[in-house]
Formats: sequence, C-alpha cells, structure tokens
Amino acid sequence: MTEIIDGNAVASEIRDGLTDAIETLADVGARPGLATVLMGDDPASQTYVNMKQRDCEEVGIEGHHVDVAGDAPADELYETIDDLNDNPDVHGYLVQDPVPDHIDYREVIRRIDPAKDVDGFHPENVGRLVAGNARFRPCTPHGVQKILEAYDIDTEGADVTIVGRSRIVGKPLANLLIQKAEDGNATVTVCHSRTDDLGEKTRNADIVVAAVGVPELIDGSMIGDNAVVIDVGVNRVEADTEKGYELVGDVDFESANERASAITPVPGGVGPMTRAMLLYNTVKAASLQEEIDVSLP
Ligand SMILES: Nc1nc2c(c(=O)[nH]1)N[C@@H](CN(C=O)c1ccc(C(=O)N[C@@H](CCC(=O)O)C(=O)O)cc1)CN2
Repeated sequence: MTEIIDGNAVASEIRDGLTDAIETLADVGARPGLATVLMGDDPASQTYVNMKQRDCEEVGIEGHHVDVAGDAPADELYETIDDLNDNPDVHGYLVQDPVPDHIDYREVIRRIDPAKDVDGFHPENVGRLVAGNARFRPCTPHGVQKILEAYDIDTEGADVTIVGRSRIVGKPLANLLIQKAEDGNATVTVCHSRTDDLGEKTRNADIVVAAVGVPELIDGSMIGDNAVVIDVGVNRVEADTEKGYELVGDVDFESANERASAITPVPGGVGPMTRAMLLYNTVKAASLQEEIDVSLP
C-alpha cells in the first residue's frame, strides 16, 4: 500500500515544536517578527502571503506586511527593503517571488540584510549553504528534508533524482542532500528541460523530487517500483470549480500512486512545509539577532 504523506501533519508538528523557542524569546521580551513583501497582485502570491501571515498569528510571531504596487519603480521596492533592514522589530522578511518583469529579483535579494533573509536566497546565505554551513536553509528544500525525516525515509546512499534546477528548490535541495550530514549522503541527479530521457533518470531513483512547475509532467511510467515521490509543484489549472481552478502537482498522482511506496499529495504535501520552515527560519533569525539560544524542532 502506498503511504500518502501528510504534509499538514508534519507542518503542525514543526509549528508545535517552535512554541518552546518562542516562549524562551518572550521571557527576555523578544517577539520574533516576520515581514512579507508583495509587489503586484499575482493571485497565487496573495494566497501564499495571507497564509504566511495567518501562520505567524497562530504561533505567536509578529506579522508585518507591505504591499508594493505592481507598476512602482524598483526604487520604491528598494526603499521598503532598506526600511525592513533597519526595523529592529522585523527579524526576518521575504519578497514574494515572482516580482513584476521590470524588477530584477537578483538585485532585490542582494539588498536584503543576509541576517534577515529567512528565504535563504541571499548570495551570502547560498554560499554558506553550499559550504555546508547553512544559516537559513531555504524553506521548501528544508521542508522536503523534514518530511523525509518524519517518515523515516533514509537518504543515506539513496539515489535521488530532482526534476528542476530552480534557485528556490532544485539547486539548494541537491546541495543539501549530497552533504555529509545526517539527512544527506544521497547520490543526486538533477534533471531539467534539456535532460535526455527524463523517464530513465526518474525510473532509476529511490526518491524522485518533482520541482519543475509543469502540471503532471511525471507519470507512473516514470516511477520505479516502491520509489518515494515528493511533489513540490503547486500548479493552478483551469477547472470547473467554485474558484475556477484546481491545484495539481508536477506528478500525475493517480498513476504515480500505483508505483510508489510513499507519495506527497497536492495540496497538503510540501506546500504547508514551505510555510512551516519559514516560521522556523524566523525564530532562528530572532534567536541569532537577540543572542538567545533556543532549541529548534
Ligand atoms: N519569496 C518566496 N517566494 C516563493 C517561494 C518561497 O519560498 N519564497 N515559494 C513559492 C511559493 N510558496 C511560498 O511562498 C508557497 C507555495 C505553496 C504553499 C502552500 O501552502 N500550498 C498549499 C495550497 C495553497 C493554496 O490553496 O493555493 C498546499 O500545497 O497544500 C505555500 C507557499 C514561490 N514563491
């Protein structure tokens, strides 16, 4: 029987596990603060920032939010970033991706104070991660690692195929999984749009991570018997529903489910973990800035 991985349950355990750290910080009068910045009105991004703000409220993190008009000049966004860098109540913040076309997201990231970069996207934090000394692991890759850990899925010596080479998921996850750490030691293949015979690479993997943003690209014929399937994709596909769309992953769940030993659903798989690990990074940022040791889940 295929195990359906419950990302909501693992995320809830992470949130519960942050309570002690948040109380330890409160004892010295420090309340972790997270700011979200949304430029433009992308509907999916609006949903994600709203969810992030709700998560903050639930665990006792102070949420701040800044909306920047989609047609505002880059300087307006940079001013917001400068303000957040200077705001002592904000221990961490993020600029929701994607940004409008006239904005260079790399330049935006470079302006974020690396100590407040709870997405882990700043070049300094990327360098630390690659060097095996991460300050903030990016939220989705860290969430994937926590899911594997929660379900006792050992990466030691495992062949992992990651489909997708994004800055947010594919590259950092590959880096983390090859490291000598407890939740690493895997042999990783990273596939992308120019990969020849993708099915061969995914079929030979013990763990397949789909993070490519193409709805249902990976089907059951591309999954080896008893492989673990981690679906990072959250794609909105037009459908005759109340909202006018439905959420589907990068994996064709029905057919992959027939081959896999364990699989993450969409929704309710990796998505909630991305949000939980953002709270984790925020608490870690607060603990580093306030110089208070806390224990993290
Ligand atoms: N600055 C960032 N931008 C983006 C990131 C990121 O980590 N930092 N990742 C993605 C989007 N993302 C986080 O912001 C994200 C994606 C999905 C979910 C989530 O909870 N999904 C739910 C379904 C939500 C829904 O109803 O639409 C699920 O899968 O169950 C949270 C965060 C790109 N941008």
